[in-house]
Amino acid sequence: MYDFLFWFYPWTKSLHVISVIAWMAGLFYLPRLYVYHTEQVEAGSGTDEMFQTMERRLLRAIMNPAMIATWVFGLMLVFTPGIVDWSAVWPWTKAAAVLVMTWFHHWLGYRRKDFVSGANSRTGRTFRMMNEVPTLLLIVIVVSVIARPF
Ligand code: HEM
Repeated sequence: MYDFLFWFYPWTKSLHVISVIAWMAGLFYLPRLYVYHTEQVEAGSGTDEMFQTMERRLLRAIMNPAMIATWVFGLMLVFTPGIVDWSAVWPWTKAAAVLVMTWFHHWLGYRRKDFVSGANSRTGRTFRMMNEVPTLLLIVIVVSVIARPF
């Protein structure tokens, strides 16, 4: 098993980064859709239905599979011999940021259900502010894993 992971390492890392890019695209775009959905769309209108379709497809067809693939390939990297030194700080800062990113993904999923049931109580301003969360986490993760200053 470890031999396979070692041999497959460059491919695992490539697939990890590809999945990360797809996941991040959704994490940036979905809160933007929520801003417009909240501020510009009347509940129960045809446009409301169209936004709900776009949000459902983005979450189910792109973001959920991309998050799962990121985790699967990320954990394969963790189990590849010699890749993660747990006595360093970077794996811990990265893990903390990744857990918050996963929480944020689920938070967006619950907010989608609010729109479906016509019970959204968040303002466009809240979604604008939450839109910054993935950017900040992305910076922490990439600096942790590449520059490794700590
Ligand atoms: C979901 C759980 C995740 C796990 C378990 C995980 C784990 C890992 C591990 C162990 C590496 C290998 C580091 C190396 O080869 O030295 C890695 C590489 C990388 N990860 Fe993740 N990761 C996860 C999520 C993410 C996320 C959310 C992002 C970006 C937002 C990300 C961005 C990267 C990048 C850019 C690399 C390549 C770094 C390089 O060039 O060496 N990862 N990941």
